[in-house]
Amino acid sequence: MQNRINQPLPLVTVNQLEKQYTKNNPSVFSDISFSIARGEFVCMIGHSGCGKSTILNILAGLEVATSGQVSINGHAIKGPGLDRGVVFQGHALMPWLTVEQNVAMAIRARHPAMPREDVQKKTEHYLELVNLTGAIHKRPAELSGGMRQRVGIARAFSTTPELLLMDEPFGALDALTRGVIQDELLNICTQTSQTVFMITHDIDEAILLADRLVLMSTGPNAHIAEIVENPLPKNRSRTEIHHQEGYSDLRKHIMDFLVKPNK
Ligand SMILES: Nc1ncnc2c1ncn2[C@@H]1O[C@H](COP(=O)(O)OP(=O)(O)OP(=O)(O)O)[C@@H](O)[C@H]1O
Repeated sequence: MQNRINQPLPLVTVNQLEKQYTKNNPSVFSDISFSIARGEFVCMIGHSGCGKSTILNILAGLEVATSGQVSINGHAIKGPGLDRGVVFQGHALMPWLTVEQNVAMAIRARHPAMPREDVQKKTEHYLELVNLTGAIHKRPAELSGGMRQRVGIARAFSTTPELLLMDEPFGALDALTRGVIQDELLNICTQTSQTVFMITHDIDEAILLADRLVLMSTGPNAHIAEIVENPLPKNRSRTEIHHQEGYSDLRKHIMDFLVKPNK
């Protein structure tokens, strides 16, 4: 799909979004406008309570905006849909199903007519991408937090969503596990050109993963303070990134933004 001047249309468009939960209270945020191109990884950063999860939930179709429009592929988002995959901090796996069954169930929901062997192959493929081949017959209770989160990621990717939404997906993980899963995520996103909108409080994570960073001012009545392009080349590596030119300046810029009052 292209616009009048032959530029590809963004996959996601957010236009003048506002959310007010209760009439007597101020809006959580207003005038939120941004877009996400196909294959782009966008991270949103901002202080607690500025409305990041609310924005993600509106994109997921789980929450309704007070005013403004959100569209995917040119169609207004009116509710949850299989064109969007969501990974939350709590993995939300079905505890009675095995790792394999949790992923296969999502694939069958997206492709009800897919032959059994293809579902199996797809399941194995995505579990391999997150290094869980050895755990496919385990149930969530038998897994570590990092492994559960990997199943959630494999499940989200296995449905090949147009847009992947992630709300602090690694927030509950220790630093080492977090780093390993970030690498895996970066690897899958590069392989699949997945479009992602992710919320994180971790500046280094945002610089590693995001092509653009949306910085939110503090709430209530939060707005977008700035949208920063990541100047670092797309083939970023967690072990090398801090040596790259531009890394320290970008990190300082975001850190300054977060420590100064932003109204
Ligand atoms: N269902 C709801 N009803 C009323 N108020 C809500 C509801 N959900 C969120 N809020 C309020 O909206 C504001 C924004 O919440 P939200 O969770 O979107 O912020 P956030 O930026 O994601 O915060 P955090 O970084 O702490 O997760 C908060 O003040 C919160 O109390």
